[in-house]
Amino acid sequence: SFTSAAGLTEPPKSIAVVGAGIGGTAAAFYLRQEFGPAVKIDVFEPDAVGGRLATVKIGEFEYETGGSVIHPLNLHMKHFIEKLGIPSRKNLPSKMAIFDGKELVFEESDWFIVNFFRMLWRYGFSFLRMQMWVESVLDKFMRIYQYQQFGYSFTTVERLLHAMGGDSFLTLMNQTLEEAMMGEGFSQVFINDIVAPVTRVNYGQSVRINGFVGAVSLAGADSGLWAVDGGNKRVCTGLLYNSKSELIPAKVTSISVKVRPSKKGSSVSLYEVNYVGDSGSAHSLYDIVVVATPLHQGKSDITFSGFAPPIPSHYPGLYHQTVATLVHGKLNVSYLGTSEPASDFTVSEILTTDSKGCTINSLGCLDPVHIPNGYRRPSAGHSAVWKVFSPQPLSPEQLREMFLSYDSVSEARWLAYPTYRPPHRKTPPFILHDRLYYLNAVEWAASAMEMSAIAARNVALLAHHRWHQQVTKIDQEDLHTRLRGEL
Ligand SMILES: Cc1cc2nc3c(=O)[nH]c(=O)nc-3n(C[C@H](O)[C@H](O)[C@H](O)COP(=O)(O)OP(=O)(O)OC[C@H]3O[C@@H](n4cnc5c(N)ncnc54)[C@H](O)[C@@H]3O)c2cc1C
Ligand SMILES: CC(C)=CCC/C(C)=C/CC/C(C)=C/CSC[C@H](N)C(=O)O
Repeated sequence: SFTSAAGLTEPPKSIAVVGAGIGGTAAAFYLRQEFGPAVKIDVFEPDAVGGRLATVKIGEFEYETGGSVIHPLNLHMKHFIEKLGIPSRKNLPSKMAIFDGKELVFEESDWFIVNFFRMLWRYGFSFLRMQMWVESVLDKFMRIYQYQQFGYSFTTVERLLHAMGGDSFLTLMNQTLEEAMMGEGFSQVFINDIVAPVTRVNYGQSVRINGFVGAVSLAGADSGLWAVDGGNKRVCTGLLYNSKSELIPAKVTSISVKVRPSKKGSSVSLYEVNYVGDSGSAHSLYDIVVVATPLHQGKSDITFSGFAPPIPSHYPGLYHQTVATLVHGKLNVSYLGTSEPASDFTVSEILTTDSKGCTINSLGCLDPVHIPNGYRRPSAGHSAVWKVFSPQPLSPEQLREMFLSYDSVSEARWLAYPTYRPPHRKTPPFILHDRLYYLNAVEWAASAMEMSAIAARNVALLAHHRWHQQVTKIDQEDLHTRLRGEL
């Protein structure tokens, strides 16, 4: 039953958000926007605010170890930094190469025109056509911002995707990226040489990921990517502060429904959130709860009790391990099979093909999260900070092979994003129970900062409309046609 102590027209008294990554903190921000200043919002987080947005200090600078780049068309992330008054980081030019485990099979030139003709020579117009294909997916994707601007929300990931891209987005979810691109007429050679290195660096997986996350991955190789000055996690601390929420440094262990008598003589159902922090265990009651952490093996361990039908602690599907190893040292360029002198080697991003010899997914020279005036990225002849993405931790032998010398190694083992294996199984719902919401269901379409921000706004809108019983703003069909000409 959907009843509240105050009656449905009054705002809720208290809301809990579980997790303070970009999803949880964006949810706190949007919930404040929807429900106004009076509601108490508690955000539970046992670890650092930011979650998968994290930095590590090496020498005098800090470097991103998790989520690092943002697309120029990621409008929620853009809006957050504008609202919070945080600048974006200065951008330094970068050069890319592709490594097949033995040698560099492609090396970008400093000259756009040279790159253009090299691509044209090898792959015809495939490169341009790929950019056009990604652009066409992004065009549809951008519709979500108009829907959310008008207050529309969706109860499942599938309905949200359908509202954006119709059947074509659901088809993408059911196909591998390889199948989708072959269907668009791309050759196997182009997919192996160019597309696979991008899916490997971005999602640590092959071109057998689903077509939708594949398109997002290719968007993640577009030009104009940006990051937040001082570290992407600053957006999370900023949103938390802006939302006037209380951060409770504790781990949520269980959530249950409690029915209490109300002042008006009827009954009211509330959620009891049990948690453990430094000062022991405790529990509090809430009108609305938003779970903003993946409910999957190894990611969280929350028990849901008293719900019918039952809510599982873990939904089917696994998260994929990506190890980010940050090494401060001198790169061994001969590991890449190149005879160029290290001092002339100015490639900063090395992607890898899906070949047997490749034990790493990528190798990149990192810039600090804040780039001071006069900073220049060191060439491979000097010590620099390199980030290696690999499925398994690097062994001392691997490190010695890749680096001539190094003075620090820092490792972050992430259960980074879902293991994407189409055909698509039904995603978990955004609504777990009457007023209990789940945000990370969206990661099964694609995991990225903007996806969590979109899900956060969707869940805040859903929570608001369901509280006030405004059904006309939920799961509406054909919004694209209905809103045409509205903005
Ligand atoms: C190595 C790596 C590189 C990436 N690169 C990019 C990139 O370049 N661009 C991009 O857009 N995306 C990138 N991503 C993906 C992006 O980081 C994630 O999609 C996004 O940060 C997820 O945010 P979230 O808030 O939904 O989840 P999380 O950041 O995982 O937040 C969940 C939070 O919940 C907390 N929590 C867990 N259990 C409990 C509990 N029981 N009680 C209370 N709190 C709990 C966790 O501690 C965590 O802080 C990358 C991810 C990784 C790992
Ligand atoms: C959601 C949309 C429309 C676009 C997001 C595009 C984007 C930024 C994708 C990147 C996703 C991701 C998980 C990247 C991980 S690695 C990032 C970088 N190449 C690195 O080496 O750190």
